Order: sequence, then C-alpha cells, then structure tokens
Amino acid sequence: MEMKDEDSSSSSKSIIRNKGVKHLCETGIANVPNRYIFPAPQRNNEEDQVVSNLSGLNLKLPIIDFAELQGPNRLQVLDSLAKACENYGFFQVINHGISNDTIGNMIDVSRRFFQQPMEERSKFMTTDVRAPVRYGTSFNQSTDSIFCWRDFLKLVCHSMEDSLPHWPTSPSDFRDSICEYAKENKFLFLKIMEAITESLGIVLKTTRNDNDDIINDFVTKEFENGSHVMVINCYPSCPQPKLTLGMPPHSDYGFLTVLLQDEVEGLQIQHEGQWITVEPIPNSFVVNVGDHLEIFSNGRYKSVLHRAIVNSKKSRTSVASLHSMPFINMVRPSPELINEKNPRRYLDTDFATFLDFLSSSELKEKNFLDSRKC
Ligand SMILES: O=C(O)CCC(=O)C(=O)O
Ligand SMILES: [Fe+2]
Repeated sequence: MEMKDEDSSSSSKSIIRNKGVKHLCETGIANVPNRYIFPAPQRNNEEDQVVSNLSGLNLKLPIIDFAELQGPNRLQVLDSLAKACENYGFFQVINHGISNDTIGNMIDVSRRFFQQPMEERSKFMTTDVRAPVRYGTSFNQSTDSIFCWRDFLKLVCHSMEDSLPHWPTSPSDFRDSICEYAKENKFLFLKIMEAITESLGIVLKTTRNDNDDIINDFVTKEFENGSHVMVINCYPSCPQPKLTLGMPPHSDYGFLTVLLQDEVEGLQIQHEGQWITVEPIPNSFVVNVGDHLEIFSNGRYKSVLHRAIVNSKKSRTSVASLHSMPFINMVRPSPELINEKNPRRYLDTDFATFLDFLSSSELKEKNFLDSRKC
C-alpha cells in the first residue's frame, strides 16, 4: 500500500518517529489514515458478525475449571482439555487461584501506563525485538506494510534480575504489580502444562519436593526456567473500526499464551472457517495453544489463528503472557508421540530461528509454523 503521510518512508528514523495509534488518537482524528486500512476481505465484515451472533451459544469457548482439575474429577477435565486443544486450540480457565486483586491491579496499572504523556511512554521505544522492554505500535513497525490499531509494551519476565532494572518506574507501582502478576501467571502456566502433558498421554516421571508435593519432572525441567514474555496491548477506540484491525490474524510462537482481557470484546478466533468473538468472562484467562505446543504434540494440538478487532466506543486492554522453554532449547515433537502411524511432522526449531524470521518478514498468518513442517 502506498503511504503518503510523513512517516511513510521505511528508514529507521521514520520508524522511531511513528508514535503509535494512541498518540494519533490524542491528536484528534476523524478518519482512519490510509496506512491503517486493511484490504476489504481482511477486515471485520458485517456478515461474519451476524453469523457469530446468531450461533453465539454453540460457539462458546470450552471452559476449564482449574479447581476441578486439581480434584477427583481430574481425568474428566483432562479429557475436556484435550478436546479443547484439538478442536479449538483455545479454552478459558476459571477458578484458577489468581486473586481478583492481582488481576485488577494488572489491568489498572496497564491502563495507567498508557495514559501517561507520550514522553514517558516513548522512553521505551526501540526497534530491537530482543530488548528487555519495548514500546511499539502495530505488530512489527519495521516490516508491516499496513499498520494495525494497537500499541504495546513488551516485557521480558524471565531472567528478571537482568530485565527488571530496565522496566518503567512510572507509574510508581508498575514494577511491583507486574512482578506479582508475572509470578502467579507463571505458576498457573506450569500447572496447566502439567495437565497438558498428562492429557497427551506422555509418561510422567514424578518426584516429591521438600513439602511432599508431587513434582512433574518433565515440566519442572523444561519450563521452570523457561521463557516468559508479557505483552500489554492497548487498542484505543477507533473512529472507523471496520476499516482496520487491532491485530491481524496470527498464531502465537510459544507453548501456551495465558491472556487476560478486560471487559471489552475484541479477541476473535478462527473456528471452522469463521471468526468467533471470545466473550470476556470477568477474572478468567483465555489460554491458547502456541506453535511450539503444536510442534511438541506433533500436530495433535492446534495453534489456531486469532486476531483482535476494535470498536468506536471503548478502548481495550489485554495482557498476553507467552510461555515456552528457555530460548536456547530446541523444540521438537515429543518422541512419545511419534510412531509408524504418526510420523514426525515438524522440524526441530529454536527461538533464534523464530526471531530471525520475525525480524525479516511481515506477520503473515501461520507462516512460521508452515516453515517448520517436514
Ligand atoms: O488482545 C487480544 O485479545 C489478543 C492479543 C494477542 O493475540 C497477542 O498478544 O498475541
Ligand atoms: Fe496472539
């Protein structure tokens, strides 16, 4: 698409000059600028909306009751979990044990971060996708030809002692609230990963720790020091929401993404050829299978395309926590899931390969995973 505004050249100087969509809205605009307009077939068109509203009840995401998972009905819940990962690639988790206060603070401090003046937010702007903290707009502003209606703050949450000193200190409670949330989110991820490996029928070796709790050796070894990247998404209200997208269709790169969304609808997942809006359930999490879990499960669990739409009335905040193995590890199909009937379907991959792919190519649906197919 040809872009005529002042930020239109692709030199790195102009990339940094793009202050994002929140700033654009603060300058007061009545129309969506050209560079945010998606081709008609890629937009959120009316017909899709009608379909999803009519059949809304049948299309509710599977709900996993985390408290039930820890109780006597574990096997039944594992079965629902397996079906959700096979058929939807998504589920919602309730009764997860993370307090409403921790969740409320996380959303609140995220909103307050984005409400600060541009000078405060822009301190964290960088085009370096490996930075411990990165403020940016669209998906990858260095490579996107069409920009999406989203600003974000990305925080590296593993190796906290190295990244924390780079994190924002304003709002003053930012670091504390996010550290608390990140710690609890990680614990929940580990518990869900234990259930996922069990649901895949992978033989579990367990031991007991000093408190006599049963420890899943595989999950502890591979994920306790794994990668954890948090992305706080800010989607301002948009004067012409049908022309653009908050985030274009994509799949997530890790094992699981644990997503917190506020009360404003916007997340859509692709299911049986249609875009379904995920109805926010207060204080719940939306969890989705990422590319690494699709690879690990040798294709049994699906990393499904999803996108975010925007609206003209309310801005929306979401917090995506992307979890995987340590960046240096190789991700490969589990040997226990490969046999004569079910041969290996994916090549081994590592995070460096993904980052190189990310820096060099535009977000085009599932093409990273496609590039790892045997
Ligand atoms: O904002 C949302 O609901 C989706 C966010 C998302 O897909 C992501 O951050 O990867
Ligand atoms: Fe995503």
